[in-house]
Amino acid sequence: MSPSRVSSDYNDNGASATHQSSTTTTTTKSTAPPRYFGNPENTSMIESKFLSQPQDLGIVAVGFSGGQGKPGVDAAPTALIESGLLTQLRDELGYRLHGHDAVHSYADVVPPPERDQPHRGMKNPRAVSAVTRRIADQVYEHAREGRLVLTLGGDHSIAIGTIAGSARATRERLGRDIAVIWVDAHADINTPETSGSGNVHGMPVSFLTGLAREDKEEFFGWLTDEHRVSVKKLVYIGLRDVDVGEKRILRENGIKAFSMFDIDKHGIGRVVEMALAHIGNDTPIHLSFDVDALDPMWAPSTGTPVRGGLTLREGDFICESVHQTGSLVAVDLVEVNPRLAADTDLGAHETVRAGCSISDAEAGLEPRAPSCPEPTLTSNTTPFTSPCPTPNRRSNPSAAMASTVTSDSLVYERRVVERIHKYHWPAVQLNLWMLIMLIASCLIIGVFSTFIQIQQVLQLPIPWYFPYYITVSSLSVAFILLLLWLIFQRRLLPSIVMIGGFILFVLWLVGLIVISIQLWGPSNSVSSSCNLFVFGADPQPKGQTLQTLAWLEQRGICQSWQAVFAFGLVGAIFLLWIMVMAYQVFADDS
Ligand SMILES: NC(=[NH2+])NCCC[C@H](N)C(=O)O
Repeated sequence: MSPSRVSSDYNDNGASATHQSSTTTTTTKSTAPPRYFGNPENTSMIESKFLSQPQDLGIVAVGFSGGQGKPGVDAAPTALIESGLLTQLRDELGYRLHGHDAVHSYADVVPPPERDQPHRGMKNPRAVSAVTRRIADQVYEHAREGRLVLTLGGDHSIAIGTIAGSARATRERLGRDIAVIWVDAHADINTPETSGSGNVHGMPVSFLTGLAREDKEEFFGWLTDEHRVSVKKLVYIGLRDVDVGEKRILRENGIKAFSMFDIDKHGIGRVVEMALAHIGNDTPIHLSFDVDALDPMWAPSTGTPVRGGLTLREGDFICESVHQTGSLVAVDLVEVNPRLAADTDLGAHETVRAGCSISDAEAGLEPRAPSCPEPTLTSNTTPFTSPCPTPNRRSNPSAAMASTVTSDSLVYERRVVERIHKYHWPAVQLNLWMLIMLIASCLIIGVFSTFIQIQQVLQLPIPWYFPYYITVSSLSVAFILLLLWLIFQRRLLPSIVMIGGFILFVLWLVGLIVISIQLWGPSNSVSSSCNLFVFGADPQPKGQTLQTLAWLEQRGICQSWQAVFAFGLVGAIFLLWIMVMAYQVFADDS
């Protein structure tokens, strides 16, 4: 093995303070549970179910690209590390890092190309087999110590090694099988026979599940049952470019797969829930994240990009959710190729940043994409020239469509939509509100129209508040009709209700105050006149006389005043209520 040193700042200052040898760390093994990932003071306090040393992070940086044909993916670990990934995991999450001081090129086990002829159609079979075997040992060494293992690829063929290593260690340490969550645009489950490309990065899952087998040690014959995983404990998320042969394999083996269609249909939250439910909560999880699961808008620098992928946020969400289960035991981040799309400016930089964000989320840190620290530039790496990606480009569908993708596998184009708000109005209360407001408004309109007529007949001046209250009530009726129309259109927004409700409330309150003054005011109040001449009339007129008729008419007028006041009050209260209701509906949604 020929590890190359990484020229970033993560392995010098402070490393000795935080990086303890495995001898030191085993002494802390005896510390009693609960055991949190990283340092509980800086992390989300997620308790690990299966790691005995969850504050320790084993790093395997794999500078290998032989599982596919495009050079550059071997430069990813250096780019990710120089971008500050490990420094952040150490400094912000308090992980003690192990194995972080080298990016491995495995030059000692990779045979020269002329001695690595295709076998069963597989390209570079000896190299990939030897390298993944070595990776399996490296991951195993970390995992058997009870550490969380983070492998930075490399192409996805390296998962043969990472999963084999963590499956073996978990069986030995806990006597349990692991589950695998494979986040990827591709199923990578071709057998050598079904593969059209011969690239082993399209086959790791078939070797890991035993669907593809080989006796010869130099062609993955070293894989034994202790390295394998069950197809029942395998879940895919993000699929959108699955070969015909792979579809058959998935179907015949009943493998759980959530494609982009499922994510569009159910939303990422539900999909992750279903994926985790399939695995069950007492199974250690190995998360293998291929950066091409993300839409090329977020991660264009990858060997086999496919449009219509996950947003960066959805990718982070998957990682955060898996981390939160407490079952995570190992993570791979693969297929970042900083050399691809580097000339488009946005490409390499954004992909590396997306990779950082994904790894952070896996390790339990709030994703940092919008404020990723600027990477340190070194002469032999890809120049990162682009600015930080603008966080909100999901809201610009044309940006998603315009992403330059040089792939022959553009099979699925995902429409990128704005978030749709669903407001849940309490139907019964809303209907009751409209009914009562309608009754109040109509009553006031009716009473004051009658009063205006009476004034006219009596040739008396018409006070301003009669037409005023009629207008306010008519506005209220119009508002209710507007709400009905919006409900019918399914577009009733809380903001509309709150603004409309507030304006009417103010108008309504003015009317109510004026009516109160008329009713109980200091001079010639309606109430005192009514009490005196109508309700307190003594003797009360009886019989079919003009006087009786006048008394009845006056009593009607007095009762109308009382009704107007009562409904005016009810209206004002109900307008307050609708504002509160609208606010609650709004708050529930957000
Ligand atoms: N990890 C990946 N990017 N895999 C891409 C695989 C593409 C194709 N299905 C193949 O087998 O060649």
